[in-house]
Amino acid sequence: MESTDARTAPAVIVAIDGPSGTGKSSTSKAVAAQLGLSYLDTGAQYRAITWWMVNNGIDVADPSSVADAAGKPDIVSGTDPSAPGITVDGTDVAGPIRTQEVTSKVSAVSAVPEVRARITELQRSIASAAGQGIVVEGRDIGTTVLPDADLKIFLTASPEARAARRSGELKGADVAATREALIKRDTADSTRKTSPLAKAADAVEVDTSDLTLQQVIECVVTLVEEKRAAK
Ligand SMILES: Nc1ncnc2c1ncn2[C@@H]1O[C@H](COP(=O)(O)OP(=O)(O)O)[C@@H](O)[C@H]1O
Ligand SMILES: Nc1ccn([C@H]2C[C@H](O)[C@@H](COP(=O)(O)OP(=O)(O)O)O2)c(=O)n1
Repeated sequence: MESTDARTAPAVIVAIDGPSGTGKSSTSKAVAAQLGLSYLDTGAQYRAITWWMVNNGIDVADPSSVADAAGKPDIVSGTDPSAPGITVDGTDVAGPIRTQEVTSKVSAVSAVPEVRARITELQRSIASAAGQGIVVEGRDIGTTVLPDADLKIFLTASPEARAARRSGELKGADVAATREALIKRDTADSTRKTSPLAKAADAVEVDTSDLTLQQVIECVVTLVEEKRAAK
C-alpha cells in the first residue's frame, strides 16, 4: 500500500501497550519513523524518575517518601523516533536509566499515585503538542493516558520469547533468571492499584511470539494507515 504523505495526513494518536520485551519500543520507533510521527517512550520517563530517586537517596520502598519527592525532578523527553533521548534536570540519562538497579526499582516507584499523576500530565501535554501525531508506548496509554487514541495496540509474547529477547540484549544474561525477573515485574505492574498494565477493551491484540519485528511493524503500519484513511 502507498504510504499517506505525512505532511498532509491528519494527525493520528497511536497507543502501544504491553509487558516488557514484547517489542513496544522497537515497533513504536519504526512505525513513527516510517509514518513521520513523533514518538514517546513512557517507560523511559518512569525509569528517569526512578533514577533520580535512587541518586537522591530516596527510599523507594517507602511510598510516602517517593510521593513527597515526585514533583522535584525536571524530566524532558525527546520525541524524534531516530534519536529520542531523555534528560533529568539537564543531565542525559539515556544510559543510566537502563541499569539493573533502576530496572529492579522502577515498578515500586511507578506504582505511587503522585508519580503517575505527574508523569501522566507530562505525557498528555507532549501528545497534544505533536503536530503530525504520535506513537506513545507504555503500560496504561490506551486505558488511562490517552483513552481517545485513534488506534490502540496491545502487544503480547510468551515469557520464553520475551526472556530470550531481553537476555540477548543484556549480552549473555541467564535466560531463566531474566524470565523470572520479567514475570516478577509484569506481576507488580499488572496488580498495582493505580493504572495497572492492562489491555484496553478497544485495543487490537498482537501476539509477537512467532512474528519477526518486521512483520509486527508492517502490521501496525497497516492499521495506522487504515485509521488515517478513515479520518
Ligand atoms: N518480533 C520480534 N522478534 C524478535 N525480536 C524482537 C521482536 N520484537 C522486538 N524484538 C527484540 O526484542 C528486544 C526487546 O524489544 P523492545 O522493543 O525493547 O521491547 P519492549 O519495549 O516491549 O520492552 C529488542 O532487542 C528487540 O530488537
Ligand atoms: N506507561 C507506563 C510505562 C512504564 N511503566 C513502568 C512499569 C515498567 O516496568 C517500567 C519500565 O518500563 P519500560 O517500558 O522501560 O520497560 P521495559 O524496558 O520494556 O522492560 O515503567 C508504567 O508504569 N507505565
